Amino acid sequence: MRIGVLTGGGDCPGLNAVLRAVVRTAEKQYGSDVVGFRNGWRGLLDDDAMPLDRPMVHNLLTRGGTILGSARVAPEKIRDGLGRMREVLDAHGVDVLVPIGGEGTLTAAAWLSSEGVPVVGVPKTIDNDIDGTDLTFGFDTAVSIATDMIDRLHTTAESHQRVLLVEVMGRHAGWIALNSGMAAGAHLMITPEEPFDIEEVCELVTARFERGHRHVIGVISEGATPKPGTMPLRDGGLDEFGHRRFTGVAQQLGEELERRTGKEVRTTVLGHVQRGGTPTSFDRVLATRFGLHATIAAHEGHVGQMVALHGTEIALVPLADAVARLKTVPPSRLGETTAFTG
Ligand SMILES: Nc1ncnc2c1ncn2[C@@H]1O[C@H](COP(=O)(O)OP(=O)(O)OP(=O)(O)O)[C@@H](O)[C@H]1O
Ligand SMILES: O=P(O)(O)OC[C@H]1O[C@](O)(CO)[C@@H](O)[C@@H]1O
Ligand SMILES: [Mg+2]
Repeated sequence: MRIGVLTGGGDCPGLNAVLRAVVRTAEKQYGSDVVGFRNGWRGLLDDDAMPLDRPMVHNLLTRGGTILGSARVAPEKIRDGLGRMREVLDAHGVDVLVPIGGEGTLTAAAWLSSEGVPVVGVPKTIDNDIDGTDLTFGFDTAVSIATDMIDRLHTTAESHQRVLLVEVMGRHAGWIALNSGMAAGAHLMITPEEPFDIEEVCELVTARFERGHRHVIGVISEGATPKPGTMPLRDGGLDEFGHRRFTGVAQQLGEELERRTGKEVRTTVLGHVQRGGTPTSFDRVLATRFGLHATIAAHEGHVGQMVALHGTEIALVPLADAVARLKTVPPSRLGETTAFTG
């Protein structure tokens, strides 16, 4: 059998570990081989392929990023390119395609599957917002990095009696803000799931200083928004792929907070540092198990499926179900922060 692989969407630590696991499992367990397509779906549309064998995946377990490269391609090009993608897959003798990506890549994968292309999906994303799996790899690494950064901000904030706002990634879901905020003892967490009220944020900050505390740490997802009519947030429009362009919610909240409370505010935007570098041991293991089980699923004919973590076991879920909705932070999880914030 020949397996085709590609990595789509934003990169994340662990993608290379999946590639290594797919190649090793295919070669060692099945005597199969693997071909990689460069830069996500673009590699399939442009017939940009590279063979992947065991020497090629040496030392990949710990390496961040993806040796295949990743890219975003307008969804219309995917839909118009069905015939072309079939041709390229046939030309390379690919029996099953294993796309590794977030909800966008997997939506395209589910659609290809519905068109009869044999596909087994692997979920990745630091945002942890893919439904059907308890976790995605990349998330643990991003949370660890963010936690370390927030730990460091506590001391400098205290020295200057400042409010430190940290903006973390999380377009639609606040998992990184929730977990890094909880892990680092943040006093305030704002996620995209619950629009924030600037008045409440001001009250929290003022009350905390009045109680004699010397600093405030707030963690804010990049995709957070104010409650309508409470404070303005600049509109950045949409990018060429239809994604909302962010305009820096933490900076804007900080300016408003400083104006209203008179407290000194500083803002740190963590950005792509959360996605760079080596995966944590947890993500290395999860990525390896996803690659292993995706390859087994491909050989056993379980196509149209996505590998998923259920508890401690790796399961298969229909791709169409996994992409039907995003896994956002439920109110019950946000409620758990109440005892620790303020
Ligand atoms: N609805 C769709 N139909 C077909 N193809 C799509 C669709 N949505 C996304 N894609 C394809 O998948 C690619 C990756 O999607 P996207 O940029 O959202 O990244 P992702 O895989 O969701 O990862 P990330 O977590 O970084 O968002 C897109 O560039 C596009 O080519
Ligand atoms: O790398 P880009 O294209 O700026 O994308 C950033 C987005 O990708 C992610 O890192 C992963 O989905 C999001 O958290 C973030 O909004
Ligand atoms: Mg996406």
